Amino acid sequence: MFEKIALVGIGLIGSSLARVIRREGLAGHIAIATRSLDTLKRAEELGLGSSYSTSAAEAVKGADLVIVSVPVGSSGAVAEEIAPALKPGAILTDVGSTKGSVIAQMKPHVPEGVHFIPGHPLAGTEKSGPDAGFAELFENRWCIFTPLPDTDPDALEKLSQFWRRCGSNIDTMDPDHHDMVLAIVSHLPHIIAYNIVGTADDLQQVTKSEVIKYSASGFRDFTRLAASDPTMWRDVCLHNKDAILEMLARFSEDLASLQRAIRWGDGEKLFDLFTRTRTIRRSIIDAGQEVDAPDFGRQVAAHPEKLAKG
Ligand SMILES: NC(=O)c1ccc[n+]([C@@H]2O[C@H](COP(=O)([O-])OP(=O)(O)OC[C@H]3O[C@@H](n4cnc5c(N)ncnc54)[C@H](O)[C@@H]3O)[C@@H](O)[C@H]2O)c1
Ligand SMILES: O=C(O)C(=O)C[C@]1(C(=O)O)C=C[C@@H](O)C=C1
Repeated sequence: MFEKIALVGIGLIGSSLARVIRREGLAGHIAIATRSLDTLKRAEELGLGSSYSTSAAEAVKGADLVIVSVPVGSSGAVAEEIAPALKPGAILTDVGSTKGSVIAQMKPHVPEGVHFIPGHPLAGTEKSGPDAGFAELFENRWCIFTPLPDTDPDALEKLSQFWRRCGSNIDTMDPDHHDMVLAIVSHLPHIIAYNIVGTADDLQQVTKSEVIKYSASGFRDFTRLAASDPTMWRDVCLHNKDAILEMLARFSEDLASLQRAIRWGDGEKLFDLFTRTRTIRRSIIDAGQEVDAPDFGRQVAAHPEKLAKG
């Protein structure tokens, strides 16, 4: 599909892309760039690319497609670094978990004649680094684009074809809408998981070793996300602040209402909520999480009152 693809950032997402690009033969040359020499060496040991550099500007030279897969807080610095080396007509995209902030950081640096198409594959795990990636990561997952008003439709179609070859389903959204949807379906679950593990860790009456020893499937299932990369999630929180705070406010109100129902012994209220949420959770699983999650998010964003009322 492309003569040369440059991957800037070779962690979970970048290395999964490298693996699927190679498996599907999507590029003649895969140039890999990352900031840390250790990570770069590891990528080379794993045979992820055709060339390796700690200079992103060097890697993107002559590339037809450039995919930036770094923590969202580094997007602007990377765009500034690579801008003078980008080939006219190249497609520049990213995979960042937030879109409004990435666009604000990257767009001002993008030279005339380069097609900048912000993107986000809704696929991942709690692991990070080049060893964590795998070629199947994007299969049957959504990849959301948040095109800009001047996005070239042909470039968008070419990038969509690329992601389809990686196994993904494509959707497009307005960046603000994306950030609100992801705040509830992805960012809040991570924040809540981090928080509950912190709460358990701070308990005076229960020791840390008891938390570890007696974590049956409830705590285990619920807290998988709390092992996710701290840099990535610090950046997500700082770069989707408004939407996350909005969803956290709603969440806190609903939690207070649940707390009240428990205090006053309102069994009917508890039963009704748990029945309603069980139906939603089952429909997510029955329909295949990958297909249903963005739809659920979109429904929530379109009708936020349903989040509280059902
Ligand atoms: N992990 C997920 O579940 C997931 C899912 C979808 C999207 N994303 C997004 O993908 C991006 C990458 O996440 P990841 O999970 O692959 O992270 P990761 O920690 O596994 O990898 C990040 C990579 O970026 C490199 N890097 C950091 N700063 C850099 C810089 N200034 N210049 C060049 N390289 C730099 C690191 O060395 C590393 O190779 C993030 O924006 C994240 O929000 C993550
Ligand atoms: O499954 C996980 O571990 C993830 O964190 C994946 C997940 C998500 O929340 O769904 C995380 C961040 C992304 O931007 C996209 C996907």
